[in-house]
Amino acid sequence: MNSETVENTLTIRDLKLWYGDFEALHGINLDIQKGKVTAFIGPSGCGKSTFLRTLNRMNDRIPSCRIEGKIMLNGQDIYDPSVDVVQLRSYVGMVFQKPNPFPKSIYENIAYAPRIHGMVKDGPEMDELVESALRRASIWDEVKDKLQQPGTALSGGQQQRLCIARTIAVKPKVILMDEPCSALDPIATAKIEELMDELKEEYTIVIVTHNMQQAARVSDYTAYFYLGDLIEYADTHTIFTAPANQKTEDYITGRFG
Ligand SMILES: Nc1ncnc2c1ncn2[C@@H]1O[C@H](COP(=O)(O)OP(=O)(O)OP(=O)(O)O)[C@@H](O)[C@H]1O
Repeated sequence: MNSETVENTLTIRDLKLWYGDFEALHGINLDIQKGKVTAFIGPSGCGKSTFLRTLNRMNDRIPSCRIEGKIMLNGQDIYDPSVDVVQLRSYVGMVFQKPNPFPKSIYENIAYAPRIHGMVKDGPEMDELVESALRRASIWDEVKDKLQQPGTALSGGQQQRLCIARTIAVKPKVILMDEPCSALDPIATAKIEELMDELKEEYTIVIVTHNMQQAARVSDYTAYFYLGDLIEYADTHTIFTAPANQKTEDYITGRFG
């Protein structure tokens, strides 16, 4: 996989996933649009996080997990045995529900992965990369005078923006966010939502959220999942104002879920 040729769009075809004997995803087909925010919504346990994790092979870590079908990133099957999973995860980065900075300084949280990937050398080049990632994640002004302090000493909302900066530092094409605001207060949530709006110019963003107002606010496209099926996928305005499927309507109007 060559970084020059990786496109931002993910194409998913007939994706099925099992945990042991339990089929958690029943054949998902979806095209994720480049440079847009796509939200996955649906009731608890319907497979949103499972599906999100297939997009950068996070499920590889679960021994009972098996998939069938295809996920293509710029036309290349990300499950092909020749794919370097570490490299894939730098193209398709992930931000988790609970902010999880490394137990290292703010600076090292950002510098660690670019160093491992051999992107830049330590010194002024690395300083520049660290600053630019922190600026892109709208946290530079808050941390520029304490780069050597532990990332874990920041507030929850700052930690989440630090984690977004860490993801950005390796220059991903796609950023996956699994309920990135569920551990944050409304002010920190608003900052992350604003940030998503800025970042989508450069990255393709996929977000799992339980918060339908959030999906309506931040996303361009919305996919509604129910019991391992993708029930409906459309532009967000359509999903929230004129869904085609009764199940979607029941969910978004609060009649169900
Ligand atoms: N590691 C695992 N092993 C076995 N089953 C799992 C595992 N992870 C998830 N599941 C099952 O797969 C189904 C989908 O779970 P998943 O967490 O993807 O749903 P979700 O829509 O993200 O839920 P939530 O909104 O509550 O986070 C559920 O039935 C869940 O119990």
